[in-house]
Amino acid sequence: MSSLWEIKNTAQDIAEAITAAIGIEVEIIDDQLMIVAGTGRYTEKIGQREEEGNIDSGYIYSHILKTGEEYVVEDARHDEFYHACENELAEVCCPITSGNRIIGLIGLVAFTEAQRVLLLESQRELMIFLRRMAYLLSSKVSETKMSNELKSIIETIHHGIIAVDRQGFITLCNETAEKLIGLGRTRLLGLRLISIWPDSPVMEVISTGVGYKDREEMYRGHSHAASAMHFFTTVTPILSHQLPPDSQVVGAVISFRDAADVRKLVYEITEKEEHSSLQEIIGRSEQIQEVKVYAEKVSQSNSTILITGESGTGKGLLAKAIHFTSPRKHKPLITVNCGAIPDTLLESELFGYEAGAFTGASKSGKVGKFELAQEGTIFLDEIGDMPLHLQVKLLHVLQHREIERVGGTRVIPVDVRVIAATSRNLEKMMQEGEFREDLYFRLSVIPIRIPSLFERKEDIPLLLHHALEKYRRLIGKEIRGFEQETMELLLNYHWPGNIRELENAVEYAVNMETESAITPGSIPERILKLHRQKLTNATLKTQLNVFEKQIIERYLREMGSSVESKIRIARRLGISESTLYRRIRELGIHEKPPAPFVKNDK
Ligand SMILES: Nc1ncnc2c1ncn2[C@@H]1O[C@H](COP(=O)(O)OP(=O)(O)OP(=O)(O)O)[C@@H](O)[C@H]1O
Repeated sequence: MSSLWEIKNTAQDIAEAITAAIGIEVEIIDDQLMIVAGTGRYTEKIGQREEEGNIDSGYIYSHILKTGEEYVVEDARHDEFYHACENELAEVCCPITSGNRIIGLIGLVAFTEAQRVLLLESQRELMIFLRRMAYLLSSKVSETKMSNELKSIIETIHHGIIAVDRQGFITLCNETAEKLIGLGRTRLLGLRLISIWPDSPVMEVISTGVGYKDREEMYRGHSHAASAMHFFTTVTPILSHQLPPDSQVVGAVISFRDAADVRKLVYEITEKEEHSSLQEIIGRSEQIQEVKVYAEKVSQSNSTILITGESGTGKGLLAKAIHFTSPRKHKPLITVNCGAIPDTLLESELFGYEAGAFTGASKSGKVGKFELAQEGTIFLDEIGDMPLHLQVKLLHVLQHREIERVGGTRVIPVDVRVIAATSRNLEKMMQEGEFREDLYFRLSVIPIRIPSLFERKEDIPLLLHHALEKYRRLIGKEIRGFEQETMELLLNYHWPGNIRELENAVEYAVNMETESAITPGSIPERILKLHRQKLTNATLKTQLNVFEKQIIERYLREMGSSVESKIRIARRLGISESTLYRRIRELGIHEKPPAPFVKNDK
């Protein structure tokens, strides 16, 4: 639909005003030759297409719409362009333009001789008058267009928008504002803002003319609206003129976002953990299977969990898997490493702080990790490193499910599941007064202990292959497995750093290895050294046997294990074939060439 239709009432008012002033009939046509407004005989033609109207015809209106020229028809019956059909005698036409576009025209039409004389005698003045009317119409079109665009922008925006007048009465609001406040537009418009947000500084902004940006505000407990409103609010004064000295504050625009949405955004951008599941916890041992079954069960409740185990046993991995198995899986999982944050910062990191709480604090305050974890899970890693004064605060949170920000007085309810973990011996710490007993019992409602790798050696091959697969792909090497000897060496290592150390060792080996299977020479020196030490402490006979075994295995691998190969190997080693066969048997060497240790199943 042409833009003139959006202001058809104004167009009709103008048409009638012109006729009332000069006594000549008026029609206002859009760019499709449709009559938008008119007086006299045109009144009943509103909404119809101009007769003979066709934009490509030679018809005068088409000509004006194409060229944007003003036109005066002095003698309609003899005009080469004019096709008089209603006894028109003369006409003055003026295009209506909006920017570079011609959006319609106004025509003054004479049907009597007296009107014709008037038109022709005053054609200059009338044209100036029509130009002004056309300008008025096009301004109205632009204004309406802009206002419609603004309206849709305001409605599509995800922020709540409210405008208030100088007295603080609400004059405009968008749909998001209705939702966030919990009141419909009909109730909001005309209300004083302070009747729904009692402490809002908006009147101060209006009196000082100084707005503010993204300030955290919390409103609650008034009669009209939702019970708790927690927003980040920006208030901008509205000025009557953009430039002094005439500019005066005539109101304010308030744009606000729900704090929960802001938290969600912060989580998505900065904290979002990759999804994880219990299946990712690898291990066939009975101990780890038990842990997984138990974790699955307890994931469904909200009770606090305390995971213990040596460093690198997978406490973090388990905490993550529990969260993503729990009903809170679509809500945030926030991890705080209590041991990695300086004591002085840990409190504000966990509980947040109010604006200006301490020197160096941000002006707008800070949301703490507990608040960020709302409705989700907080994983407090290295809980044994938490200083005693914070242990008291944490105990309070666990008991009352609420926090108070540093420097604040408000109490903020939190719905957060707590999973804590430590590699330290909390019982011993309690005895030494380093860990509060009451907190320990609150935390260990559900205790889970992850056994060290040394306690579940049968998981080592599986974990080694899992790590090999990961780093082989990452580094881009074709390594199929571990040589038998390497595997034995790794199986006999005690892995004090548990799975983390195992992963690091494999990453190192994949980087170093030039063969198609990991050889002992590629594994970290630390592990090899221990192996050598063990070997050095063994008897001469044992050491000789180990070396002899390695030599024969290497020959079998390189030359093959067929009867002919064995004849050749014996010859090369300077021993008889029967000695070779005997030593293969005695040293437990596989008849087949000792293929690299390749993963078979999980
Ligand atoms: N059972 C497992 N299966 C597969 N990977 C594991 C397993 N356990 C641990 N890992 C991996 O080992 C590494 C160390 O795990 P994680 O950080 O969870 O250990 P942690 O016990 O929390 O260590 P720390 O006490 O030092 O914080 C991670 O890369 C993790 O993915």
